Amino acid sequence: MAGLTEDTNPVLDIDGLLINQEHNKTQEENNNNNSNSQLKDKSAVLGRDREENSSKNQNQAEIDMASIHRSGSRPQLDLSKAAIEGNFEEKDPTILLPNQSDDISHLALDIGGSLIKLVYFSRHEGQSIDDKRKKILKERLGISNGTRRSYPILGGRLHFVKFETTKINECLDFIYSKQLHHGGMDSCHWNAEAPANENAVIKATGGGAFRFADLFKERLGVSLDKEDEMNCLVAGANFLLKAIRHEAFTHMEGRKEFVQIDHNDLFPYLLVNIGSGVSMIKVDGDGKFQRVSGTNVGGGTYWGLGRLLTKCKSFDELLELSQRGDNRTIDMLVGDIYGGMDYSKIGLSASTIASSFGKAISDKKELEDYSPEDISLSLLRMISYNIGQIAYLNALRFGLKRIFFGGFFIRGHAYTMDTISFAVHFWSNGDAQAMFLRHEGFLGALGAFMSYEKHGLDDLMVHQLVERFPMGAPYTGGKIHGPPLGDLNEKISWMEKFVLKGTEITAPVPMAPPPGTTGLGGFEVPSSKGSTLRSDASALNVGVLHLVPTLEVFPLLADPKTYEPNTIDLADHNELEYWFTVLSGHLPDLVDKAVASEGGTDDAQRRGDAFARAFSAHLSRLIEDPAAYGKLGLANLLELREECLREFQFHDAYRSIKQRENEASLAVLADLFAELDSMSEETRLLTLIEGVLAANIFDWGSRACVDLYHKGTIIEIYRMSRNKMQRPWRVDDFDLFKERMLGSGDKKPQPHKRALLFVDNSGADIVLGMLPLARELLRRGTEVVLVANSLPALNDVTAMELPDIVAEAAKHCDILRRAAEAGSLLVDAMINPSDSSKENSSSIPLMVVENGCGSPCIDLRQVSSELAAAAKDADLIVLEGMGRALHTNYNARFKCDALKLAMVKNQRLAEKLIKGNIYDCVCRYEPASKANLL
Ligand SMILES: Nc1ncnc2c1ncn2[C@@H]1O[C@H](COP(=O)(O)OP(=O)(O)O)[C@@H](O)[C@H]1O
Ligand SMILES: CC(C)(COP(=O)(O)O)[C@@H](O)C(=O)NCCC(=O)O
Ligand SMILES: [Mn+2]
Repeated sequence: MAGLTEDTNPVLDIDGLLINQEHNKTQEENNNNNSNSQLKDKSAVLGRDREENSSKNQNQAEIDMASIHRSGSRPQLDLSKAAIEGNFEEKDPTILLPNQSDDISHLALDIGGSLIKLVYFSRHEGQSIDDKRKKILKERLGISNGTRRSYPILGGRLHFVKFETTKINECLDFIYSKQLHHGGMDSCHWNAEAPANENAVIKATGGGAFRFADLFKERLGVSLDKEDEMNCLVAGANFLLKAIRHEAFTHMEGRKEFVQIDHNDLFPYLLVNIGSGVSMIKVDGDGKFQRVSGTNVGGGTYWGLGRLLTKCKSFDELLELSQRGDNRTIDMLVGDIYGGMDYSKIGLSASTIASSFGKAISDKKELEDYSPEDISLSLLRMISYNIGQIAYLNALRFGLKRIFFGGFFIRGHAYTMDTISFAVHFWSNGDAQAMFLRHEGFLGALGAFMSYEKHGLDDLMVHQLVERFPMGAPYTGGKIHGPPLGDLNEKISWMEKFVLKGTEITAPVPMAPPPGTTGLGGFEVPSSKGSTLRSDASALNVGVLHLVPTLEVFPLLADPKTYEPNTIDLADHNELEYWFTVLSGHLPDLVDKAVASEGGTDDAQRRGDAFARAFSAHLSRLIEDPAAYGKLGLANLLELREECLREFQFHDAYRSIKQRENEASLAVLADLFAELDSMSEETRLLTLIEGVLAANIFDWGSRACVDLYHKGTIIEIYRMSRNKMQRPWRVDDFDLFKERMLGSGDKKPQPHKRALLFVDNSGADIVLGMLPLARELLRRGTEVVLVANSLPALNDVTAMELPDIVAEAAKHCDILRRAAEAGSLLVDAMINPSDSSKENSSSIPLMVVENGCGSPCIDLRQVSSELAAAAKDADLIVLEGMGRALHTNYNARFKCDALKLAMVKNQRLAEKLIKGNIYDCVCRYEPASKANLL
C-alpha cells in the first residue's frame, strides 16, 4: 500500500512537503527516488509555475462565464398585489399572490368529503441550448429530434396540493391566482397551444365534483368533467407504482422500508383507500378492477369522533395528540382480562388490545377523566386495526398477497401504519404484506389527471421522473398561496418575515424533536413521548415531480434492475450522522463561495443566508426522518445541496475557482505533452493514470483538500500529489488495464472502438489528468467521448465549459486539434462545419456529451439521451473521481470494460471502502466479462 497514506500524519506530511519545496533540496531527493517520472523532476514544467494564483483576468472571466451559465428554469414570482389575508397576527396567515401564474398549467381535482386534492402541471421549457456543436454531435450520434414523441409533457412538473373541503374558497382562490383553470385545454383534450379557453373543462373526481360543479362554473367559469372515482383511484395507483421508484414502502415497528415493485409482477393487488370512508378494490390490471368491499369506519370517523371526544380544532392537532397518548388507559388489553398474562394458546400477547375503549365501561370515569391524548391514540388504533383486519379478510378472499393502502387518513403517520401492518401481519401469519404509498392521498386526483387524453403521462417510465423538494413549494395547499419559487428577493423577504414571526413556512422545514419509533407491534405503549407532529406542509413528504422524458437508463449497465448507485448505505445511522456532520461543516465555506460567485453583494449575502437556512432545514428534516423524501443515499444528499443552491439562484458557486484552476493548468499543458511524448509507451500509460489520480486531488467538496489549498499553489499541490503517487495503489488493477491496452509480448491488442470518459473536476483534474488520457486513447485509434455534467456541481467541469477548454488545449497539440475538429468541438473555428466534418472524417473524433445531471455523483439509471446514444458504440468507460467512481458506481457492473479512477479524499470513506487512508488511490479495472454480457 502506498500513495500518500504511508505517512502516519498525511496532512503534516503535506505541510512538510510544501515547506520542502521552498528549499528544493528535499524535493529533489524525493524526485530522484522515483524511477519513472520526468514530471517529478524539478526541471519539469510542473515545478516552474508560480503564477497560477494570479487573479488577472478574473473579472473578465466571471463576466464571460456568467454569460454562458444557464438561467434559472423557474418562472418568476409575481408578487404584485400580494397580501396577507385575515389577521396578520395569526400563526399561519394566508398569503395571496393574485397575479402569479405558472407559464402553462393543467389541473385535475379530487374533491372528497374531507379534502380537496389538486394535481397540476406546469410546463417549464428546458433551456438547453441547441447550438451548432450540439446539432452536429446529435447527427453524429444518430439522435434525431424527429423520433421523439411530441407529447406536451416534454419538460414539465407535477405539483401536489391539498385543501380542506370546507375551505373550498381558498382552493378556488388558489386556482385563480395561478390561472390553473384555463391552462390550454380544449374540452377534454390536452392542447398546450390552445389559447385561454372560454369553455375550459377541468377533470374532477370525488363527490365534490358533483356537489361543487355550479360553484366552479360561477367562480371560475369552468365546467367540471366528472371522472369515476374508483377508475381514478386505480389509474393513480397504477401510475405511481409503475412510474415512481420506491413509491411503495412497508412500515413495521417504526421502520420504513422502500420496496421496488416489479412492473411485470404488479397485479393482482388489493388497493385500500382510506379517505373519509374506505374503499377496497381488487386491481387486476390497467382499468381492470372491482370494488370488493369497503367500510364506513374510516378517516372521517377518526376525525369526527376524535373532534367530539377531544375538542380538537384540527385534524393535525388530533393526530399530534395521539403521539403523546397511552391507549392502555382506555383500551382493555388481553393482559387486563387474563391478569397480566398472555393468552398464548391462541396467540394473543398480554399487550394485545382485546377491546378498544373497553376500559371505559368498568371505570367510573367520565370523558373529562381521560386525557385527550389517550383517547386520540385509542381511536386511531381502533380504526386502523379494524381497517387492517378487513383488508386482510378481503385479501384472503381473493388470494391476494399485496395490499396497498392509500388515502389521507394515513398521513404518513407512523402509528397508523404500524397498526395497519400489525393487523395484516398478525391475521395473515405474515403471508400478506401491507404497503403504503408516498403519494397516499393523491391517487384519485392523479387518476383524474391521467384521464386527459394525449398527455403522454401514462407512457412515462421510472427513469424519466425526478422528484425535487424545493422550499416553499405549495405542495400541500398549506398557507402560502403561490408558485414553487420565483423572484428570490421577494421570496426571501417573505421567509424572513415568517422567521421573525416564528412561523413555519410551507416547506420541508423541520419542526419539533424527532418522533422516535412507534413501539412494538403497534400495540405496545408508544415509545415516543412529547414530540409534536410536524405541520401539514412538512409531514407530507411529497415533492415536485419533474417529468424529463429525455432521460434514459445508461445502456451499458450490466444489470439495470439490480443496479444501486449508492455505495454507502445511509440506512446505517452512524453513516448518516457522519455525512450530515460533514455537509453541515461545509456550509459556511460553501455560502462564502456562493456569495462571492455572485459578486458578494448584499443581495447575494441574503440569498446565501437563505440557502444555508434552507439546506440546514433539509438536513435536520432528514436526520429526523431519513426516509422523508423517499429512499435516501449519499448521492441524493449531494444533489439536494446543488439543487438547493440553484433554488437560491446560485448557478455556479465555484465559477471563478474553476476558471483560475483551468488557466493555471492550461499554462503548463504544452510542457506536460512534451514530457509525455518523450516517454516509452509503457511509462507513458502509467504516468497518465498517475496523472489522473494525482490531479483528482483538486476537489472543493472535500474538507481536507480545501484545507490543503491554503498551503500552496495549484501547481505545487499537483506536484506534491504526483510525487506521492507510488504503486501499488490501494486498489491497483493497472497491470490488467495495461495488458488490455498494450498487450503482452508481441501480441498487440485491438484498440477500443470508443471510450466514454466521465470527467470530474475543472482545473488540473480535467486539463492535466483526463485530457492527456483522452489524447492517448485518440492516438491509439479510440474515439473519445468526454462525458461531463449538464449543470455545475462544486468545481466539476460542465459539458458547456469543455469545448473551450479543449480548444485551448488543442492549441498545444495536433492530436487534440484534429480530433476536436473531427468531433465538431471546434465548430467556432470552422468556416463551414458540415464541410469540415467531412474533411476530417478520417480523423478519430473527440466529442463532448452532457450526462444529464448537476451533481458530483451520477445515477446511471437517469442519464441524458445524448449520453445513452454515445454509449451504444462504446467498449470502454472510464469513471473518474470520488463522486462518480466511489460514492456512486463503485460496485456497478458494465457490459463493457470499465476503469474506475479516484483519489480518496475523505478518511472515513477510505477506511470503509478500501481499508485505507485519506489520499489513497483507486485504480479498478473490470473487463467486460461474459457474465456481464448475459
Ligand atoms: N388536514 C386534514 N383535514 C381533515 N382531514 C384530514 C386532514 N389530513 C388528513 N385527514 C384525514 O384524511 C381523511 C380524508 O382523506 P382523503 O383521502 O382526502 O379522503 P376524501 O376524499 O374522502 O376527502 C380525513 O377523513 C381525515 O381522517
Ligand atoms: C463531493 C465529493 C464527492 C466530490 O469529489 P470528486 O467527485 O470531485 O472526487 C467529495 O468531495 C466528498 O465526498 N466530499 C465530502 C467529504 C469531505 O469533506 O471529506
Ligand atoms: Mn468533483
